Amino acid sequence: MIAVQEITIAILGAGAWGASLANLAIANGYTVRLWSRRGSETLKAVLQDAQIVVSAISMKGVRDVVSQVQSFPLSPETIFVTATKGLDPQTTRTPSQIWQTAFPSHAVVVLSGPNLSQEIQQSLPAATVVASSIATAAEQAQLVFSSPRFRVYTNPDPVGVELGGTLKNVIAIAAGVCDGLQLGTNAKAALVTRGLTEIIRIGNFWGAKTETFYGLSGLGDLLATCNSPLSRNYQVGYQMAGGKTLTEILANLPGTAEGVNTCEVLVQLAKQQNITMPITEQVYRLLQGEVTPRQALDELMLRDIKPEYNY
Ligand SMILES: NC(=O)C1=CN([C@@H]2O[C@H](COP(=O)(O)OP(=O)(O)OC[C@H]3O[C@@H](n4cnc5c(N)ncnc54)[C@H](OP(=O)(O)O)[C@@H]3O)[C@@H](O)[C@H]2O)C=CC1
Ligand SMILES: O=C(CO)COP(=O)(O)O
Repeated sequence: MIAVQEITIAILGAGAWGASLANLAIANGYTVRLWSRRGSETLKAVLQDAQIVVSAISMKGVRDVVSQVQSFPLSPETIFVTATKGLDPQTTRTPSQIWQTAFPSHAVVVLSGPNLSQEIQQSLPAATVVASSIATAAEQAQLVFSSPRFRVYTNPDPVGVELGGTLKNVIAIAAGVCDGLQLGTNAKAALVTRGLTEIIRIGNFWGAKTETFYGLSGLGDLLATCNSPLSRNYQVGYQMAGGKTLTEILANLPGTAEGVNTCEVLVQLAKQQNITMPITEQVYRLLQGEVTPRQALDELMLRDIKPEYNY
């Protein structure tokens, strides 16, 4: 067995999440190289002899970084771990699908869970999921990040795990609006629960398993992000409810709120595939400036009455 000090991990993206993941792996004794397009080290040097490549790049940079990585030689054993929570606007692909298409013979692992980076940086306890169709690759990623403060579970449904983390960002924007308008605990519970129904409906279209959405990377991350002012997506909704414009909010937001772009991709896909996503649609209209937060609420409350489930 190779000693952990001999395993080199390249982490791409030195933002809030990339830096947190780097610290977790460093604490476990791994050799970690962190890359950012603004940093002094070249991508080539960071990738040299890396056994594991972790991507914590915002969605908008994923395709560009993937094509850069393709131009460097990598061992066929290299495992890719993707931690981005977004969707590609051009292809509606998930980040793991982009990595897997570019590197068809490599193992790709998705890392996703209720993981607000500021809490993890403070060593508060948290759990996450690493998912791959190749079980040994997920187990390898599990070893890299597990610690007494960070509990890592494996899962065989990478797209389900990835979509849980991605789709909840749109519901988190709605949850921020709900709290910003002081609509109460009942409203929040209804919103999050019906949001999960929407997530499952479109997630199943992608081929994700329903049970995955009831786990840490689905319901777990939905609860964390919809209830924390640390979430950038929640902040977008909360501040819009306070009367700020999206442009004003994004100009001052620390880091990336992926839910804004994800929402646009989802609305297009839902229309094409005839999938009902009322909360996502109202979040989209709000972000576009087509409705006020109160109008979005009224639109949702005044929809046709119906059974809870269409059995
Ligand atoms: N923060 C969190 O709590 C968590 C975040 N995530 C997910 O991780 C991803 C990153 O989030 P986070 O670290 O918070 O975001 P940040 O905004 O803090 O960092 C984003 C990183 O992506 C890089 N990047 C953006 N565009 C490009 C590009 N075109 N080419 C190369 N690099 C690029 C940025 O580089 P540069 O600094 O040069 O701009 C930066 O290193 C998101 O998808 C997010 O949803 C997942 C779990 C937790
Ligand atoms: O994904 C996250 C927590 O799991 C981070 O949420 P935000 O991107 O909304 O800050």
